[in-house]
Amino acid sequence: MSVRVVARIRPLLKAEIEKDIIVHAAHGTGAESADTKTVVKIPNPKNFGENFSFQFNSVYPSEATQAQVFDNEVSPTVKHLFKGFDVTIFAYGVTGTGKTHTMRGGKSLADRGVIPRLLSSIYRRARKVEKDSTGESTVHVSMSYYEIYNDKVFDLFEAPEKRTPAGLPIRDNEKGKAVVVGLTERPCTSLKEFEQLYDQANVNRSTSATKLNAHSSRSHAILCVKVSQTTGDQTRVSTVSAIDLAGSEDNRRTDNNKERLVESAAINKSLFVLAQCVEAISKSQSRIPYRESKMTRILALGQNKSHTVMVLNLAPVKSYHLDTMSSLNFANRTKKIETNEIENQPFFRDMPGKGKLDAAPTRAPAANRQPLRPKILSHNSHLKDVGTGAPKPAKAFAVYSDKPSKSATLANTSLARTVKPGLKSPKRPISEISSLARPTKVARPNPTKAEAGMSQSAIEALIERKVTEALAERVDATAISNPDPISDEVQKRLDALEKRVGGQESERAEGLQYLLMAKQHQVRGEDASALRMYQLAQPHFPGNEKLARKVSALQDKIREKEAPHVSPRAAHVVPVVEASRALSRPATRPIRKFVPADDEDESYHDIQEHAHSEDDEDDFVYRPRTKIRRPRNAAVKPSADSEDELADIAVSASLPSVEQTPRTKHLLAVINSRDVSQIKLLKGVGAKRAEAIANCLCELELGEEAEGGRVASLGQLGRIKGVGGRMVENMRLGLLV
Ligand SMILES: Nc1ncnc2c1ncn2[C@@H]1O[C@H](COP(=O)(O)OP(=O)(O)OP(=O)(O)O)[C@@H](O)[C@H]1O
Repeated sequence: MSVRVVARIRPLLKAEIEKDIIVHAAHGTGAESADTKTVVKIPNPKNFGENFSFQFNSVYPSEATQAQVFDNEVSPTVKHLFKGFDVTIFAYGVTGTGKTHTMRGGKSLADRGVIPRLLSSIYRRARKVEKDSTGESTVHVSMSYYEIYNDKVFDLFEAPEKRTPAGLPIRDNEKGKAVVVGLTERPCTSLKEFEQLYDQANVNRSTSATKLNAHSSRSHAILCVKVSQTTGDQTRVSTVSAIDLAGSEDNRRTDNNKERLVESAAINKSLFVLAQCVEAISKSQSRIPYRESKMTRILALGQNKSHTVMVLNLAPVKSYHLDTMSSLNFANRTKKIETNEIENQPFFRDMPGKGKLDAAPTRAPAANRQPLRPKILSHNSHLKDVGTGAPKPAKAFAVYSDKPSKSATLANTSLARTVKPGLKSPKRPISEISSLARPTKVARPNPTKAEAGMSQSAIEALIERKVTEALAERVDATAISNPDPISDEVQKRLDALEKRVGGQESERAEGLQYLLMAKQHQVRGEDASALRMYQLAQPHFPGNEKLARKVSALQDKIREKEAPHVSPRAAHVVPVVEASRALSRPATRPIRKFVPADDEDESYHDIQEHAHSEDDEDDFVYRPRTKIRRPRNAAVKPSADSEDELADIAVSASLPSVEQTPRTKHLLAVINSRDVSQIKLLKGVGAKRAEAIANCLCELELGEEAEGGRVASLGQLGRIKGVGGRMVENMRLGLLV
């Protein structure tokens, strides 16, 4: 099934006027009912006499109510949810187009957005399920809520001052699905309880006023509502994720200050990666860059096996023209994505026998915090084919509770760690160990091993004893392997050092990202964007004169360009920016032509395919940079870690560096272009390595001894980490010069 894409045009805001309206909802030509609009019409930014039409599953004009959007688009998904399918609903659009209004809405009944209505619908259905089953089935609802701010994940149930700066980690579970580790999961038994939790958590969300929106969301907010339906000893868990993405923004229009700019760069970057993912999927590319940003990893569009609805929020007015084109372009691709929905199979929660183990997981104390372990209950679980009667398969992961809980269920809790008196951890005092009751991964007790006829309490006691023994063994082992325990003082210093090094690494990596983006912009002649990126990089390289010189040279260049020949009118002309790229490129870009295409939407002229071949950046990826060995001057001897590397260096040393053949010149030109899309085409160079090479050149540029960040010889090229002589030779021979 494809992603369902519905567009919603927001009404005019106070400062906007009717004559500026350029976006309209229209009826399609298909067989859909006469009162459902399915087409967005918008003029060609270059020729207002010509209209583009974009067809979606439905289109809501500005007068559409919250109830209409919910009833038509989201309400039907609740049925899927209760059948065991996961559901994803997300709002996409430029800043100030109504995403938060659609998802969260206002306080009045009529204004309530998709999320509160969804929860209301879930509770209603849950009551119905329970009633229809005459009490045999129970439904438990719990939620987690987090934001991705500056590419870091933060639990919205946690006050900002309690956050760790690095945020929560994301890991892939055994099904390959990205899960946030360490999230708080709150049970919520009624709509009222939900609303309290939701409102309270929203206070923690990062929002700020920007010029375009007085309450702009500066983060992507992800609400996960887990519905566990239990009948007898079987539980089926399905999850609905409601995502309010931050809006892409053009910083020429936002007047953002430095902090907002950094947020904006992170927002734009993640949305850019999302667009890249969609583009890659639509082109059936083998590599989809999900992992380049946390948001795309979590959203996993086209990969998440859930029923997916995207609400495309649009502003109706001219000032958003280019942004709206970008969004429409993006949505047009998204609607073609096929999702492979998979029904979550029920699994057996409890051992036969029950007793107090029956306590539902959601009855656990509120805010039971999961430790840093992948969760099992929050995603598709195919632990058992129902009704086969086969033995219960071993579980790959368990979910643990921080607090020792006697009433813990086997399916969803840990057994509290208990430590034998007298056992000492070299690192932690025993009091700390027992008070922390730190969760430990324990093998799931296998009921088949318990002797037949054992009582429930005997089984529990047996389990507890085994766990205690296992723990004691582990503590013993640690004590033996560390005969000289590190003193607290040394440990503290080590931790501090590790933090500092880690901090510097990520600082530097972030700075390098900005540099690379700057370079890319500069290569394309987008000086204003390049300048902004260089400026964003500056705080990461304090006191770097070369960078400062670059900034001021660019400033001069821009001033020079603008001053003499730009008429005030021309200064307002904004070039057409192609959709996916525009998301991350706030500044000018050379005008691209709209080329009529035989698109299935007929009237939509897709500029992307055409543009792409000229300037393919598919694999321009944003990830923490790989560490590189900076090629210094010839006198510096590279250190070799392995025989292979030694061999590489030997070859690279023997490469011609004085006489440069046309082939060599061409190779160096490609490398020095820093264009990842070109470099990756070289023989033996993949996307990752191409990016590492481009990064290396950026880093070189800031180095004192560098020759303007250029690679002057094959020898130098060979000394870049991860390249080596053999690869250089490969690259050279692969060229058709
Ligand atoms: N359908 C609508 N009806 C009435 N007002 C709306 C509608 N959509 C949006 N608005 C108003 O438009 C303004 C911007 O909306 P909102 O904050 O939801 O935008 P956003 O897309 O979430 O922006 P950002 O990405 O900056 O967070 C708000 O004042 C909101 O109340």
